[in-house]
Amino acid sequence: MTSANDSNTNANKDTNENSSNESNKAADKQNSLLSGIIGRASKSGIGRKKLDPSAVESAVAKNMAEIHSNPTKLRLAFLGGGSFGTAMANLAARNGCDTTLWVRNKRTVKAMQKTQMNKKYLPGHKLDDRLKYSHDLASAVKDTDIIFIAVPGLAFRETLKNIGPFISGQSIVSLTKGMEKDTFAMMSDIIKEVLPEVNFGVMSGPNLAIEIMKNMPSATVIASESEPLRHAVQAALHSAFFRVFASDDIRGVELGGALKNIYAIAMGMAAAYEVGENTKAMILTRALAEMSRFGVEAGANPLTFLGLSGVGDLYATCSSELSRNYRIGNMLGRGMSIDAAVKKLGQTAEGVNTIQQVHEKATKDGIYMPITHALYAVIYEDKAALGVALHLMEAGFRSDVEFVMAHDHSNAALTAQMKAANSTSKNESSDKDSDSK
Ligand SMILES: NC(=O)C1=CN([C@@H]2O[C@H](COP(=O)(O)OP(=O)(O)OC[C@H]3O[C@@H](n4cnc5c(N)ncnc54)[C@H](O)[C@@H]3O)[C@@H](O)[C@H]2O)C=CC1
Ligand SMILES: O=C(CO)COP(=O)(O)O
Repeated sequence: MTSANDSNTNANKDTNENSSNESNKAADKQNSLLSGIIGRASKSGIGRKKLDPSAVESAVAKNMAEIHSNPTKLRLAFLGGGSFGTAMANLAARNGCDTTLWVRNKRTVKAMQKTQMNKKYLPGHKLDDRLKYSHDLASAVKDTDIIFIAVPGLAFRETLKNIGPFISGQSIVSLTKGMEKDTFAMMSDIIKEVLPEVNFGVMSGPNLAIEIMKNMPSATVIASESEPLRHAVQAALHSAFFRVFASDDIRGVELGGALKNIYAIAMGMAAAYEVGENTKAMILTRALAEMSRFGVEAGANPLTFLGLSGVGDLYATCSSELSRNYRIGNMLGRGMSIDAAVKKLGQTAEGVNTIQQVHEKATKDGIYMPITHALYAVIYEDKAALGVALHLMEAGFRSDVEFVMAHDHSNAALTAQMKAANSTSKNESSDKDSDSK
């Protein structure tokens, strides 16, 4: 005889078996979907600049059976053996992609092969056994589907020129969050200039490398005009711990990644002054206003700044000491010079250059970027941080979100009236002072 408990247990067992069958089925479905996407992306030639969607579809239909029984592996190269190139290459290798990490230093490559670790940038984090390492650029990039570039912005052009001779049909994805010195060029501009025929994308988001190595759930954005490239990158990097969202606003996504470094420096500095949460919230949201204003002038969609590559990355880097830009700001706030802070950090902090570029560009083009100008004054003109911050608070009346209510003449008129009233009262009080003397 079966008791009520037994039948409950059996029912639970059945339910558990059913749900585990269901979840196995769901996992199988997801795996075949991913391999389908990988197969579709590589078979349809993600490296081709102009894709004919019908050719893509017919290639997919033709190869569907083969794709499902024998998924084609994507062949990937990651250039740059710093923390981010290593973390991303590790994700791809772990997903089963044929992945090579190119590092310029031969001895570092040897050490990585031996220890399966990037001791300098990601100490203590074991890398996937399947990840390959190379210091030979030609062999690293030849015969690959996608080349991801994760070198600092100042080395981006040189890296592209170096791979130029080995480009056949590969696509390029920039992981760099910088701006070129003196040219105001973003990485996508440099790709278009140096390798105009190449299909490309940019990837950016709140992606502190160490958190990714620790399998802390994270997400990013791949922006490209090429749908197969977006799908290939999504499939290559997607995992239970890492989601890849898509966008076609290349300018907005890469500007989000570059500009937020400026404000991470500002926030690190503010933290050194032990500011309150209201102040941090004010800096963060006014930073977002500056970023989207600058972005719109550069041709980006302001709504992109509400996404992961905008507010997402701004939040991550403005609130974590894992951010190198934040740490630079914090050292500056504690009285260190910029040169001493950069030397002490010993890693890439793109914001140091980006502040200069954006300050110059905004001044030249008349774009209102008060936080950037204030930081520039503190770092490069040796102005006192407290005075500059107080001046920022007096910067006049503005609308909150200018894409909702434009900053119009009534704001400007009110600001002028207040300034006039302030200077009259200052004059009156200095007259009184001199009368009383
Ligand atoms: N570390 C992070 O959490 C993230 C970094 N990024 C971006 O990735 C880019 C690279 O940064 P990280 O990997 O963090 O830098 P890193 O400071 O950890 O390492 C930089 C790497 O670039 C190499 N390098 C420098 N100049 C080079 C050149 N001329 N040719 C070849 N390699 C060169 C260095 O040897 C080093 O391996 C930056 O633009 C950064 O903003 C983006 C997302 C997250
Ligand atoms: O871009 C990053 C995280 O998204 C890394 O920021 P830092 O370059 O400031 O470390």
